[in-house]
Amino acid sequence: MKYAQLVIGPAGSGKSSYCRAMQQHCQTTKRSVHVVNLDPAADDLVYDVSFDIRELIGLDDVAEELELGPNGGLIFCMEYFMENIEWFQNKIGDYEDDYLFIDCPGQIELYRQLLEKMGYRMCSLYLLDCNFIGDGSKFISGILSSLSAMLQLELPHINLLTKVDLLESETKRNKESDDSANDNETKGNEKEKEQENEEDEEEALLDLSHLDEYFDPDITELINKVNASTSRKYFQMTKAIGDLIQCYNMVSFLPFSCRHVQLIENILRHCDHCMQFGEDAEPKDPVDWDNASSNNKDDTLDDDAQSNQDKTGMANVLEHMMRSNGNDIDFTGSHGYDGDNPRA
Ligand SMILES: Nc1nc2c(ncn2[C@@H]2O[C@H](COP(=O)(O)OP(=O)(O)OP(=O)(O)O)[C@@H](O)[C@H]2O)c(=O)[nH]1
Repeated sequence: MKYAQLVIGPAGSGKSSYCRAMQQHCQTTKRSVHVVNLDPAADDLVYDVSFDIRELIGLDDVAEELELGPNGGLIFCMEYFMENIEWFQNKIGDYEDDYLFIDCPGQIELYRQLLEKMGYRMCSLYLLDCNFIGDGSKFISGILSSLSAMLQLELPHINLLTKVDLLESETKRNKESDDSANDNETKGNEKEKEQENEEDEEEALLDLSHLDEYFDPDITELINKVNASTSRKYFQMTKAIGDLIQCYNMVSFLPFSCRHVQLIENILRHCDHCMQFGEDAEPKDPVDWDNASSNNKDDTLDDDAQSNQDKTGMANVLEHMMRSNGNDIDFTGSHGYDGDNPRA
């Protein structure tokens, strides 16, 4: 099976960093994955890239040679890419049976259709910088574009609030300043306090409970907050947007930070689950039947006799297993193991 994660989101939301974090994590856990860059506007890549659209066309070259701006340049790159689609097909052909992370630009719909035709199981990840939650309007626009990606792509989809370590640090900083205010009274026991602080920090690392309301946002509340701080003339429009989001009721977020291995593992697990990764893998048999029987092969026996001998070998193993479970069963004669009838 072939698997691909399509990583999308606004500029600077952390797509490249996500791919790097996943690549590093998979290297550590000895899992074979590849990262592909399909963004012609990418600068320096922070991960080891398996293939890169900039080998075909890059935004800088287009801007220089055709004197196009960033948007026009990107459209040209995508059109050029479409005209040379066999380049992509050849490149991706080298990664049959692999798990790909694809760092995507805007026009992702294009890639989805191609990869689907090539038999990839895919999921899309929409990344939203957690700074968006600080401003109700920005957060609503983030939710709206994530909803639009979900509806357009029609793929198993996960939304991530990225860089949550930044919000956590703020909480920690506040906590530290509170602690230092109380410090004057309890200076004597500093070593003990330092230890306590370290433990608290470790615990605090994954305490994201203060962000719960953003992971599964209450749209009515959000709209009310936005309306409270904007002009009355926008009320109806904001409410209509809120109604639209609520009518689909599909957008929720999971936390992500490149700095927390638990969060990386958690997201990878979600993606594996929604792509049914490894579903077609064969279970590993603790007993190597093939080698066991081929090692014991006796050249002097004909095929029937050899097959009977193999069955006897398996019967011995089963007998041993049953005996070690406390069951003393006669595996020979009429109650013996019958390889042709697994129910026997
Ligand atoms: N603190 C923190 N910073 C992060 C994290 N992920 C990304 N960043 C920073 O956010 C900035 C943007 O990250 P990128 O990975 O380049 O984002 P991008 O979406 O690939 O950006 P474009 O390719 O320009 O669209 C970089 O300075 C990263 O170091 C994170 O989990 N925590």
